[in-house]
Amino acid sequence: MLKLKKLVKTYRTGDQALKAIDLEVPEGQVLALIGPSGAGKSTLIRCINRLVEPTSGEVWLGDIELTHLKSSGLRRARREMGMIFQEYALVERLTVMENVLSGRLGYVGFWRSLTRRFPQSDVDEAFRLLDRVGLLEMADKRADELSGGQRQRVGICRALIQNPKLLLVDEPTASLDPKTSRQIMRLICELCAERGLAAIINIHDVALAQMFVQRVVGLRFGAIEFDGPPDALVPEVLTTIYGEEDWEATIKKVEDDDTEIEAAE
Ligand SMILES: Nc1ncnc2c1ncn2[C@@H]1O[C@H](COP(=O)(O)OP(=O)(O)OP(=O)(O)O)[C@@H](O)[C@H]1O
Repeated sequence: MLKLKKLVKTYRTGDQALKAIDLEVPEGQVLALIGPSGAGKSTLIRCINRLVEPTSGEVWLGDIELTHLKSSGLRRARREMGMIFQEYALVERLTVMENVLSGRLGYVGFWRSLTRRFPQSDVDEAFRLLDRVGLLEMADKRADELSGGQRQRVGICRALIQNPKLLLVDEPTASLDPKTSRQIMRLICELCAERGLAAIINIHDVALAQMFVQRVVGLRFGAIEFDGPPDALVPEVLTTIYGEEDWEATIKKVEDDDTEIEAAE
Protein backbone atom coordinates (compact mmCIF):
# COMPACT_ATOMS: atom_id res chain seq x y z
CA MET A 1 0.00 0.00 0.00
CA LEU A 2 2.84 2.38 0.94
CA LYS A 3 6.21 1.83 -0.64
CA LEU A 4 9.34 3.93 -0.10
CA LYS A 5 12.14 3.41 -2.59
CA LYS A 6 15.64 4.70 -1.87
CA LEU A 7 14.21 7.70 -0.03
CA VAL A 8 16.88 10.28 0.76
CA LYS A 9 16.61 13.55 2.65
CA THR A 10 19.58 15.84 2.99
CA TYR A 11 18.78 19.16 4.64
CA ARG A 12 20.39 22.37 3.39
CA THR A 13 22.62 22.29 6.45
CA GLY A 14 24.16 19.11 5.02
CA ASP A 15 22.47 16.84 7.60
CA GLN A 16 21.73 13.54 5.87
CA ALA A 17 18.54 12.69 7.78
CA LEU A 18 17.50 9.74 5.57
CA LYS A 19 19.92 7.51 3.70
CA ALA A 20 18.17 5.58 0.92
CA ILE A 21 15.28 4.18 2.95
CA ASP A 22 13.42 1.21 1.43
CA LEU A 23 10.23 0.36 3.27
CA GLU A 24 6.96 -1.31 2.41
CA VAL A 25 3.82 -1.08 4.57
CA PRO A 26 0.94 -3.36 3.57
CA GLU A 27 -2.71 -2.36 3.90
CA GLY A 28 -3.95 -2.29 7.48
CA GLN A 29 -0.54 -2.70 9.12
CA VAL A 30 0.33 -0.57 12.14
CA LEU A 31 4.04 0.02 12.40
CA ALA A 32 6.04 1.77 15.12
CA LEU A 33 9.07 3.79 14.16
CA ILE A 34 11.63 3.95 16.94
CA GLY A 35 15.17 5.23 17.24
CA PRO A 36 17.28 7.77 19.11
CA SER A 37 16.79 11.49 18.85
CA GLY A 38 17.97 12.72 15.46
CA ALA A 39 17.66 9.29 13.81
CA GLY A 40 15.31 10.68 11.16
CA LYS A 41 11.90 9.48 12.39
CA SER A 42 10.04 12.79 12.00
CA THR A 43 11.78 13.45 8.70
CA LEU A 44 10.66 10.06 7.38
CA ILE A 45 7.04 10.64 8.35
CA ARG A 46 7.06 14.15 6.89
CA CYS A 47 8.71 13.09 3.63
CA ILE A 48 5.81 10.69 3.02
CA ASN A 49 3.20 13.48 2.87
CA ARG A 50 5.79 15.99 1.67
CA LEU A 51 5.59 18.35 4.60
CA VAL A 52 9.34 17.90 4.10
CA GLU A 53 10.46 17.57 0.49
CA PRO A 54 12.55 14.43 -0.10
CA THR A 55 15.89 15.01 -1.82
CA SER A 56 15.55 11.88 -3.97
CA GLY A 57 13.81 8.52 -4.09
CA GLU A 58 10.17 7.58 -4.50
CA VAL A 59 7.08 7.42 -2.30
CA TRP A 60 4.30 5.23 -3.65
CA LEU A 61 0.83 5.30 -2.12
CA GLY A 62 -1.04 2.57 -3.96
CA ASP A 63 -0.23 3.17 -7.62
CA ILE A 64 0.51 6.88 -7.25
CA GLU A 65 4.05 8.19 -6.91
CA LEU A 66 3.94 11.26 -4.66
CA THR A 67 7.29 12.98 -4.98
CA HIS A 68 6.55 14.56 -8.38
CA LEU A 69 2.93 15.55 -7.77
CA LYS A 70 2.02 19.21 -8.35
CA SER A 71 -0.36 21.15 -6.11
CA SER A 72 -3.80 19.70 -6.98
CA GLY A 73 -2.49 16.13 -7.28
CA LEU A 74 -0.65 16.51 -3.99
CA ARG A 75 -3.77 17.92 -2.31
CA ARG A 76 -5.75 14.88 -3.48
CA ALA A 77 -3.05 12.47 -2.33
CA ARG A 78 -2.82 14.15 1.08
CA ARG A 79 -6.49 13.37 1.72
CA GLU A 80 -5.45 9.73 1.83
CA MET A 81 -2.94 10.41 4.61
CA GLY A 82 -4.21 11.59 7.99
CA MET A 83 -1.65 13.11 10.30
CA ILE A 84 -1.62 13.14 14.11
CA PHE A 85 0.86 15.45 15.85
CA GLN A 86 2.62 15.47 19.21
CA GLU A 87 1.32 18.93 20.10
CA TYR A 88 -2.13 18.17 18.61
CA ALA A 89 -2.03 21.18 16.22
CA LEU A 90 -5.59 22.21 17.10
CA VAL A 91 -6.95 25.72 16.57
CA GLU A 92 -7.30 26.72 20.21
CA ARG A 93 -10.10 29.29 19.82
CA LEU A 94 -12.28 26.94 17.72
CA THR A 95 -14.63 24.34 19.15
CA VAL A 96 -13.94 20.63 19.25
CA MET A 97 -16.48 20.13 16.44
CA GLU A 98 -14.88 22.84 14.27
CA ASN A 99 -11.47 21.32 14.80
CA VAL A 100 -12.69 17.87 13.79
CA LEU A 101 -14.46 19.26 10.71
CA SER A 102 -11.28 21.03 9.63
CA GLY A 103 -10.12 17.54 8.63
CA ARG A 104 -12.62 17.82 5.74
CA LEU A 105 -11.08 21.00 4.33
CA GLY A 106 -9.26 18.99 1.68
CA TYR A 107 -12.65 17.83 0.33
CA VAL A 108 -14.97 20.83 0.43
CA GLY A 109 -14.77 23.48 -2.29
CA PHE A 110 -12.82 26.71 -1.91
CA TRP A 111 -15.78 28.95 -0.93
CA ARG A 112 -17.14 26.44 1.51
CA SER A 113 -13.74 26.11 3.11
CA LEU A 114 -13.57 29.91 3.53
CA THR A 115 -16.91 30.04 5.31
CA ARG A 116 -16.38 26.65 6.99
CA ARG A 117 -19.84 25.46 5.92
CA PHE A 118 -19.67 21.69 5.86
CA PRO A 119 -22.22 19.22 4.45
CA GLN A 120 -24.52 17.58 7.01
CA SER A 121 -22.94 14.19 6.25
CA ASP A 122 -19.58 15.55 7.48
CA VAL A 123 -21.18 16.90 10.66
CA ASP A 124 -22.88 13.53 11.27
CA GLU A 125 -19.59 11.71 10.81
CA ALA A 126 -17.85 14.15 13.19
CA PHE A 127 -20.46 13.36 15.87
CA ARG A 128 -19.98 9.62 15.28
CA LEU A 129 -16.22 9.93 15.66
CA LEU A 130 -16.46 12.10 18.78
CA ASP A 131 -18.81 9.53 20.25
CA ARG A 132 -16.36 6.74 19.41
CA VAL A 133 -13.50 8.47 21.23
CA GLY A 134 -15.68 9.44 24.21
CA LEU A 135 -15.89 13.17 23.52
CA LEU A 136 -19.47 13.60 22.35
CA GLU A 137 -20.31 15.84 25.30
CA MET A 138 -17.36 18.09 24.45
CA ALA A 139 -18.38 18.93 20.87
CA ASP A 140 -19.13 22.60 21.65
CA LYS A 141 -16.24 23.22 24.02
CA ARG A 142 -13.30 25.30 22.86
CA ALA A 143 -10.12 23.33 22.20
CA ASP A 144 -8.22 25.33 24.81
CA GLU A 145 -10.55 24.00 27.52
CA LEU A 146 -9.43 20.40 26.99
CA SER A 147 -6.80 18.24 28.67
CA GLY A 148 -3.88 16.87 26.65
CA GLY A 149 -5.48 13.44 26.27
CA GLN A 150 -8.76 15.00 25.13
CA ARG A 151 -6.93 17.22 22.65
CA GLN A 152 -5.19 14.23 21.17
CA ARG A 153 -8.56 12.49 20.77
CA VAL A 154 -9.75 15.51 18.82
CA GLY A 155 -6.58 15.28 16.71
CA ILE A 156 -7.38 11.63 16.04
CA CYS A 157 -10.95 12.45 14.97
CA ARG A 158 -9.68 15.22 12.68
CA ALA A 159 -7.32 12.77 10.98
CA LEU A 160 -9.99 10.06 10.66
CA ILE A 161 -12.69 12.30 9.22
CA GLN A 162 -10.42 12.69 6.19
CA ASN A 163 -11.20 9.03 5.55
CA PRO A 164 -7.52 8.27 5.00
CA LYS A 165 -5.87 5.00 3.99
CA LEU A 166 -2.79 5.74 6.01
CA LEU A 167 -2.21 7.47 9.32
CA LEU A 168 1.08 9.29 9.90
CA VAL A 169 1.48 9.70 13.62
CA ASP A 170 4.31 11.81 15.03
CA GLU A 171 5.02 11.17 18.71
CA PRO A 172 1.35 11.07 19.73
CA THR A 173 2.06 10.47 23.41
CA ALA A 174 5.17 12.58 24.02
CA SER A 175 3.23 15.28 25.87
CA LEU A 176 1.03 12.91 27.88
CA ASP A 177 1.30 11.08 31.21
CA PRO A 178 1.95 7.29 31.10
CA LYS A 179 -1.64 6.20 31.62
CA THR A 180 -3.09 8.63 29.06
CA SER A 181 -0.30 7.59 26.67
CA ARG A 182 -1.44 3.99 26.86
CA GLN A 183 -5.05 4.95 26.33
CA ILE A 184 -4.16 7.03 23.27
CA MET A 185 -1.95 4.31 21.76
CA ARG A 186 -4.67 1.73 22.37
CA LEU A 187 -7.27 3.99 20.80
CA ILE A 188 -5.16 4.66 17.69
CA CYS A 189 -4.46 0.94 17.22
CA GLU A 190 -8.09 -0.06 17.82
CA LEU A 191 -9.33 2.52 15.31
CA CYS A 192 -6.80 1.34 12.73
CA ALA A 193 -8.03 -2.25 13.21
CA GLU A 194 -11.70 -1.20 12.99
CA ARG A 195 -11.10 0.73 9.78
CA GLY A 196 -8.44 -1.44 8.17
CA LEU A 197 -6.08 1.53 8.30
CA ALA A 198 -2.32 1.36 8.01
CA ALA A 199 -0.29 3.58 10.31
CA ILE A 200 3.28 4.64 10.93
CA ILE A 201 3.69 5.77 14.51
CA ASN A 202 6.84 7.63 15.45
CA ILE A 203 7.26 6.86 19.13
CA HIS A 204 10.03 7.23 21.70
CA ASP A 205 8.53 4.84 24.23
CA VAL A 206 9.72 1.41 23.11
CA ALA A 207 7.70 -0.50 25.71
CA LEU A 208 4.52 1.24 24.61
CA ALA A 209 5.26 0.42 20.98
CA GLN A 210 5.88 -3.22 21.86
CA MET A 211 2.56 -3.41 23.65
CA PHE A 212 0.39 -2.35 20.75
CA VAL A 213 1.91 -2.82 17.29
CA GLN A 214 2.62 -5.76 15.00
CA ARG A 215 5.85 -4.44 13.52
CA VAL A 216 8.67 -2.21 14.71
CA VAL A 217 11.17 -0.41 12.51
CA GLY A 218 14.27 0.95 14.23
CA LEU A 219 16.11 3.88 12.65
CA ARG A 220 19.65 4.92 13.44
CA PHE A 221 21.55 7.68 11.65
CA GLY A 222 18.92 7.79 8.90
CA ALA A 223 19.06 4.09 8.06
CA ILE A 224 16.90 1.10 9.01
CA GLU A 225 18.72 -0.85 11.70
CA PHE A 226 15.89 -3.21 12.67
CA ASP A 227 12.64 -4.34 11.09
CA GLY A 228 10.68 -7.06 12.84
CA PRO A 229 8.04 -8.08 15.36
CA PRO A 230 8.00 -6.36 18.77
CA ASP A 231 9.16 -9.42 20.69
CA ALA A 232 12.36 -9.56 18.63
CA LEU A 233 13.45 -6.28 20.25
CA VAL A 234 15.82 -7.97 22.68
CA PRO A 235 18.45 -5.92 24.55
CA GLU A 236 21.16 -6.68 21.93
CA VAL A 237 18.92 -5.27 19.20
CA LEU A 238 18.08 -2.19 21.28
CA THR A 239 21.80 -1.64 21.73
CA THR A 240 22.37 -1.63 17.96
CA ILE A 241 19.59 0.95 17.60
CA TYR A 242 20.24 3.18 20.60
CA GLY A 243 23.77 2.37 21.74
CA GLU A 244 24.94 0.89 25.03
CA GLU A 245 22.47 0.94 27.96
CA ASP A 246 21.27 -1.38 30.71
CA TRP A 247 18.21 -2.54 28.79
CA GLU A 248 17.27 -5.34 31.16
CA ALA A 249 16.72 -2.76 33.89
CA THR A 250 14.76 -0.48 31.57
CA ILE A 251 12.50 -3.22 30.24
CA LYS A 252 11.88 -4.67 33.71
CA LYS A 253 11.04 -1.28 35.18
CA VAL A 254 8.53 -0.51 32.44
CA GLU A 255 6.86 -3.89 32.87
CA ASP A 256 6.51 -3.27 36.59
CA ASP A 257 4.94 0.12 35.92
CA ASP A 258 2.45 -1.48 33.52
CA THR A 259 1.28 -3.94 36.10
CA GLU A 260 0.52 -1.05 38.42
CA ILE A 261 -1.36 0.82 35.72
CA GLU A 262 -3.29 -2.32 34.76
CA ALA A 263 -4.31 -2.83 38.37
CA ALA A 264 -5.42 0.80 38.70
CA GLU A 265 -7.58 0.70 35.55
N1 LIG B 1 14.65 21.61 9.34
C1 LIG B 1 15.83 21.01 9.48
N2 LIG B 1 16.95 21.59 9.01
C2 LIG B 1 18.16 20.99 9.13
N3 LIG B 1 18.35 19.79 9.71
C3 LIG B 1 17.28 19.17 10.22
C4 LIG B 1 15.96 19.74 10.13
N4 LIG B 1 15.08 18.88 10.71
C5 LIG B 1 15.82 17.84 11.14
N5 LIG B 1 17.13 18.00 10.85
C6 LIG B 1 18.22 17.07 11.14
O1 LIG B 1 17.91 15.82 10.54
C7 LIG B 1 18.24 14.75 11.42
C8 LIG B 1 16.98 13.92 11.70
O2 LIG B 1 16.06 14.71 12.45
P1 LIG B 1 14.59 14.21 12.84
O3 LIG B 1 13.91 15.33 13.52
O4 LIG B 1 13.96 13.62 11.65
O5 LIG B 1 14.95 13.05 13.86
P2 LIG B 1 14.01 12.30 14.91
O6 LIG B 1 14.43 10.88 14.91
O7 LIG B 1 12.59 12.58 14.61
O8 LIG B 1 14.42 13.01 16.26
P3 LIG B 1 13.52 13.28 17.59
O9 LIG B 1 13.20 11.93 18.12
O10 LIG B 1 14.43 14.04 18.49
O11 LIG B 1 12.34 14.07 17.16
C9 LIG B 1 18.88 15.37 12.65
O12 LIG B 1 20.27 15.37 12.47
C10 LIG B 1 18.35 16.80 12.63
O13 LIG B 1 19.27 17.68 13.21
